[in-house]
Amino acid sequence: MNAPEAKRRSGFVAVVGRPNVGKSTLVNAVVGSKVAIVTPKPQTTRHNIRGVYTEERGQIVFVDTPGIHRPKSKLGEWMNESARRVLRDVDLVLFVIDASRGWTEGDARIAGELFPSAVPVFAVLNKIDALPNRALVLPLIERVQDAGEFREIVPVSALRGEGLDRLVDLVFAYLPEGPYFYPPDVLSDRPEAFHAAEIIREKILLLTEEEVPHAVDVQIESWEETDRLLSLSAVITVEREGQKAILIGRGGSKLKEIGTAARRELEERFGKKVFLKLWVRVRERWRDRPTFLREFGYRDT
Ligand SMILES: Nc1nc2c(ncn2[C@@H]2O[C@H](COP(=O)(O)OP(=O)(O)OP(=O)(O)O)[C@@H](O)[C@H]2O)c(=O)[nH]1
Repeated sequence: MNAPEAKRRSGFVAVVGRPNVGKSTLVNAVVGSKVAIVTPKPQTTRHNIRGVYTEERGQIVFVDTPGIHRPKSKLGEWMNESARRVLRDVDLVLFVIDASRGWTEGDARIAGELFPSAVPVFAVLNKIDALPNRALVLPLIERVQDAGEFREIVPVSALRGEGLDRLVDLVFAYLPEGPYFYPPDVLSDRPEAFHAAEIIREKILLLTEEEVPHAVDVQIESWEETDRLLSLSAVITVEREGQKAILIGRGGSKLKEIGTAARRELEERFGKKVFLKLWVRVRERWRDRPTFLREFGYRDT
């Protein structure tokens, strides 16, 4: 039975940390849906994306953020700013670290920005499944305890779903009483076209190397949907002709591979046949040009 509305707890929870520590994996695992794409490459997430978890105790609105890193472009600066801006508007912060790497200098730098903090901050020690020995969690907890005023230190494996129930219990304990912010069936604040573009970008990240993944933007150009068919086209922007050539591949083979992988996932997600058309174009140094950053939606939300 649902808790009476007045007793429900709800709030916004920022998920921050270095790139690649597993922030998106964590949010997806708790929400139970692919809200944010995940790849082994750092700086996969570029926008703040809300993932909504609803149950009888209440609603947690997670805000997945870009990993805080040393920026090399205006896009990178914007990503960092987006992550930092969220900290001011939430009820709780989850600072995620990669336990398999221990406490790093990068973690310390970000922790240095978090404190003193008006909102409670938890340290989430992710990837404990990747530790050679579980006993190593204890010294890491001690190390993290000394590094900041964390209200809770929670070891988890987002990949295996370990420790997540306890994390959710602790989050609810810190959230104020309040109503749902989103209808209970909503999982993300983004439209499906955003997720479709992200799924295409994920396949590019997974199937290309070196500088190409970071130079890519994907925008949906057209979207037509019937009960049985989704037809969409997307424009992929890169920064140089060489990157375009890599992305297209010999005889179009790479683009075909990307398109097939994306189409399969989109068909699964939407439960219907998908017809996907991809175009590639070059816009030099778009990551440093405010006009393109705005056009592609990398601006203040
Ligand atoms: N072994 C292990 N790997 C994990 C775990 N959580 C995430 N990963 C992997 O870590 C990599 C990065 O995961 P993401 O969720 O994209 O990390 P992120 O912090 O959102 O990354 P950015 O978008 O770069 O900020 C992926 O290859 C994940 O599969 C975990 O609990 N255990």
